[in-house]
Amino acid sequence: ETKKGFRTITHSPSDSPSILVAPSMSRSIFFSKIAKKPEDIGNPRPLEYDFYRKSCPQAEKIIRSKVRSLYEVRSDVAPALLRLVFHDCFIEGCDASVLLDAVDGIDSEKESPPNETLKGFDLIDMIKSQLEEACPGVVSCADILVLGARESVVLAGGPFYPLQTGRRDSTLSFSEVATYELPNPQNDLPQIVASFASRGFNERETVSLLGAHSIGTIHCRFILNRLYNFGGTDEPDPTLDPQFLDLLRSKCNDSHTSLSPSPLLSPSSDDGSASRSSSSQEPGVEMDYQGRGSGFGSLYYRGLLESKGILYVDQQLTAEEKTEAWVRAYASDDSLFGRDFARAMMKLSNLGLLTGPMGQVRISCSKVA
Ligand code: HEM
Ligand SMILES: [Ca+2]
Repeated sequence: ETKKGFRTITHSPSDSPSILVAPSMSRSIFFSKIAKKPEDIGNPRPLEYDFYRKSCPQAEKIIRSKVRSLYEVRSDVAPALLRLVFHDCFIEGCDASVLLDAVDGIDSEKESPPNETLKGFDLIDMIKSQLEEACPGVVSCADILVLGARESVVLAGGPFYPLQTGRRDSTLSFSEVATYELPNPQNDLPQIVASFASRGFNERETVSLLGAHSIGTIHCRFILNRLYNFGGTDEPDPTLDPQFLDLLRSKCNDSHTSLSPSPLLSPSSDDGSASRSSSSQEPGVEMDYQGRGSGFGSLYYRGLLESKGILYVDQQLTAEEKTEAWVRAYASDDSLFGRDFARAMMKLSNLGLLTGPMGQVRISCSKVA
């Protein structure tokens, strides 16, 4: 499974020369694993290592220090930025399409049901405005997203991974695609595997990416059915550890069941008018409920082995041996997880590249320039 050649660059935390092999590597990930041929996407310019070295040499430093200073004052920075990059890159690639506001009655991805509780748009705006001061009109929102997510992973105790830059921003938002193609927390294992396979990820990579669920918050609406009425049985999900069930119920009590069901469960019934701000008031469960802070990865997988997955999708990773084997491997080997997660994040960050002359560099990340 492991591709030779990935190994050399994935866990290099500094500007070592080995990073310089990244250009050919990322193209090979993109073209061979995603199975798109160059001609399908109009021969775009490849990404480059430190693309902004001449046009905005401080760009990566500005992003890093801004994410860090925000992280010091707000605990939700790392999970918000990490989830944002997944929701962007999974839908038509890493083109910042997820950041666009609706215009002229055309729905935006932001408002699609699976994105209803996304956070961090304000963080991206703050980073972008600092970049606009330093080098107006130069650094794309798509690059800010991937670099911001990498910084978040490092701050959360995860691995560093090298990233190339030069992504450009889309002029389109793909609200319908996001509604139907972002995975749903009630998906079962075959659905998850198929969804990630359609973006070129194998089972091992998929299991490693879900390690992102080591940090952040799950709002109760996504798990109420597991706690009180699993599959219409009026009983909890029998696969949940009983003590863990009690813990989750204490955070998400029955009265919340009166909340309207998540539109994620029935995308077609949503009118797209959901308000983002409301989710911050909603009760939820911290993913690192055991104070996992220091254990990005392994504690998540150990929890799964103890039937303490919070989302149904999380626990589904142990539903079949082919994925459970990776859960066991990551639960017991931090550095294996770190390498695999780094490699999978690099691949995620290079999905569906939009590079010059395609796309644009937005001035405000929520508006087409
Ligand atoms: C089968 C795939 C996945 C599903 C169904 C899924 C679903 C969810 C759901 C329902 C939440 C809770 C949102 C809320 O309560 O507001 C969540 C949170 C989160 N997800 Fe995923 N996710 C998946 C994969 C991923 C991947 C691949 C990543 C990143 C690489 C990721 C990163 C996150 C993060 C960091 C959070 C916490 C967000 C926060 O606290 O603001 N997820 N996810
Ligand atoms: Ca996108």
